[in-house]
Amino acid sequence: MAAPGAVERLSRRPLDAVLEVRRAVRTLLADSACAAPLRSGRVYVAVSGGADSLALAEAAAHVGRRRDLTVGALVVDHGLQPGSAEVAARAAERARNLGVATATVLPVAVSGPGGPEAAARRARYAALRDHAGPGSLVLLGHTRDDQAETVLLGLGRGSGSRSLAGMRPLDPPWARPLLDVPRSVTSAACVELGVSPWDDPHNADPRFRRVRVRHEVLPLLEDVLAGGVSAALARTARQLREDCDALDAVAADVARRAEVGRDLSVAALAGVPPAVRRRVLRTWLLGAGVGDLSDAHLRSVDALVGRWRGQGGVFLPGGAEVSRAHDKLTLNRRQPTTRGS
Ligand SMILES: Nc1ncnc2c1ncn2[C@@H]1O[C@H](COP(=O)(O)OP(=O)(O)OP(=O)(O)O)[C@@H](O)[C@H]1O
Repeated sequence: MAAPGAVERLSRRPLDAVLEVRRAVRTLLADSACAAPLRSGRVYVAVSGGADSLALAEAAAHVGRRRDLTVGALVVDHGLQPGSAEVAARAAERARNLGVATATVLPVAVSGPGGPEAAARRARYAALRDHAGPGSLVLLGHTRDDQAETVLLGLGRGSGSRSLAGMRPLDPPWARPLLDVPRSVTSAACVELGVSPWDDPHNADPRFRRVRVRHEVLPLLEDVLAGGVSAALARTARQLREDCDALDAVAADVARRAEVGRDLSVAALAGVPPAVRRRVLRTWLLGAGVGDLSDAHLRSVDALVGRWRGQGGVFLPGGAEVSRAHDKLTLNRRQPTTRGS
């Protein structure tokens, strides 16, 4: 039986896939939000050595040359496996061979909470951002399939619409030109370019939920729902993102009217739909430095808006508490207690 994507690949003319990836890069860079970073001349492509980022590196270098832009490749070495430095050096060399002007390996120290995968992601994004510097653009190789997996994983966690909206194509310094390009196209592009991508062993490890979604859940959905599922999920993400952005804009407007110094006016929230109200509360609390807010936290704070008196406050992460006094919500913070005192 032909491998998935093989028929699609056979029907392509040579270089079709390369042209499709280049087109995606050109389209995103034409967005007005890219104008300033492009003028700064600091444009990078983050390269892991996999098919997606190698195809992206070639396309970015090609489009860059046409626009007199110097594009550099950045390869992060997480140092988590023996031989990782060689893998990173090979990725940098392949990127150079594909036309980027410079290729820099960034060794990082991976530590901190949340397991090695989360810590590696944090360290990677911090290193890329620091090296690229303010006003820069860093292109990432996330594809349409990555977006579909992100949406499904979010659904499984019971996430809200913000998370189901997936990754943004443009969120400077990050740019993801391939969110509408299937992974089969980046693989085909590498074949057309004659480059052999690095196959990250993690991508086949079924202990990772994302790997099982990729290899088991999505193919099953494609089968049951008669194809086009990844494209449909990516489309859904885009629609949700537009909806979320619209709600956020309304919420920002309400927040301006509702914020009274450190407090929030309950009267200004009267008649505001719950989805907008919770966004206002989230913005207010995040702005005051309260992190790790769950939907349940926001719903509890929101319930204070509909109450009047005789109710206790709502406790939030980091020792924060929101209480209602007449027509205001007030944020208080408990003093951190010193162990043993
Ligand atoms: N070690 C790394 N160094 C630089 N960039 C990276 C690294 N790992 C991931 N990235 C960037 O993040 C994007 C998404 O990462 P992810 O881990 O989902 O992809 P991958 O399967 O490892 O590699 P690829 O997307 O290149 O096939 C990559 O396409 C690349 O742009």
